[in-house]
Amino acid sequence: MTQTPTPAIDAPILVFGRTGQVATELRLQSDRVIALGRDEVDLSDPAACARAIKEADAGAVINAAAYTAVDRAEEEEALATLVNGAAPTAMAEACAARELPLVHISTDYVFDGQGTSAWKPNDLTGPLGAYGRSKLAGEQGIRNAGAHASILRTSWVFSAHGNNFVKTMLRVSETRNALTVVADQVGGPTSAADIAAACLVMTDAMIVGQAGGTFHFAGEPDVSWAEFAREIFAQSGREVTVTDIPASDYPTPAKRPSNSRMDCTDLEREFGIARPNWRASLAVVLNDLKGS
Ligand SMILES: NC(=O)C1=CN([C@@H]2O[C@H](COP(=O)(O)OP(=O)(O)OC[C@H]3O[C@@H](n4cnc5c(N)ncnc54)[C@H](OP(=O)(O)O)[C@@H]3O)[C@@H](O)[C@H]2O)C=CC1
Ligand SMILES: Cc1cn([C@H]2C[C@H](O)[C@@H](COP(=O)(O)OP(=O)(O)O[C@H]3O[C@@H](C)C(=O)[C@@H](O)[C@H]3O)O2)c(=O)[nH]c1=O
Ligand SMILES: [Mg+2]
Repeated sequence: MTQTPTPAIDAPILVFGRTGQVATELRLQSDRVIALGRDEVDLSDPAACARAIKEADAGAVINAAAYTAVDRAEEEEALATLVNGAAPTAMAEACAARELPLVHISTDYVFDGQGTSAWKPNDLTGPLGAYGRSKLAGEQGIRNAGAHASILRTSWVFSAHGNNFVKTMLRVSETRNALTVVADQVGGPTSAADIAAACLVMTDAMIVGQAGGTFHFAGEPDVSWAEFAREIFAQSGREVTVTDIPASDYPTPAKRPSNSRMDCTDLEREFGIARPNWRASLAVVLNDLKGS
């Protein structure tokens, strides 16, 4: 009997990151995922990232690992740039050499947040802080590597796992019934589960020939952090008063963009992936947290 090769569509997917929000959801959603934790590959060693791709029996690669501590990055920009810039660049070069599709996740924080219109993928970037600069360095390195790659910019990620705004709000409300929250920064909250699902659709489409590029993906509708907080408390049945404040009343080491609205139409056109309703995804996450 002749041996038929395994169709590439069923091939394992190598994922950088294991315990992060998106990496966790990728593991939950697909048994084809081979997740590499920090103990296996440290992204501060870009050559190790390249080696892992070279040695893997994979049909595609997703990078779900990153240095995500926005304020701490201001003091650790060299490390953030190694992890978010040099490591993804090395991954893309290794993917190019093996002709493996790569999906890499980036952020709304590559933009300066000016204006009120939704950012399109080709709009001029202008990060306001070290984290955004480091993520932009990763995007540029990937584009220069000439790989079959997609850069998926997303925003305001939440899930039942890891650190995020939803869990911060729930924690703070254990001891307080009134909060002040920034209302002059607007964006699309996005659940890690929705991002993982999008990444898996993208890798499979790319495995069978879909072109890569830079795409935006965020939950709808766009809201302020204060509106996001109100919905978190409304859905979780907690009586917490949220008062709007300007970002100038909430000083942080890193400046955040005021306008994080992203135009997600390219992703829908090319991959058939629509903006998910984040309120529905929030309900799922709150339900998961109740059980935990
Ligand atoms: N969180 C957010 O709000 C947003 C995130 N993004 C992007 O989405 C992607 C996924 O983010 P998210 O799931 O939230 O990330 P998390 O902060 O939840 O997790 C980050 C992951 O990266 C790993 N990691 C960090 N440094 C290293 C390192 N030196 N070597 C190996 N692994 C490392 C962490 O490992 P460990 O557990 O060992 O620390 C962890 O698994 C990232 O590219 C991020 O930039 C984009 C927009 C918003
Ligand atoms: C806890 C808290 C935060 N805030 C404000 C500060 C800030 O403007 C906003 C969100 O704060 P956080 O620190 O949770 O958010 P931050 O860590 O900046 O979240 C970002 O993470 C990186 C990784 C990304 O890529 C971005 O898309 C974005 O999700 O809420 C308040 O106004 N009141 C509060 O009580
Ligand atoms: Mg944070």
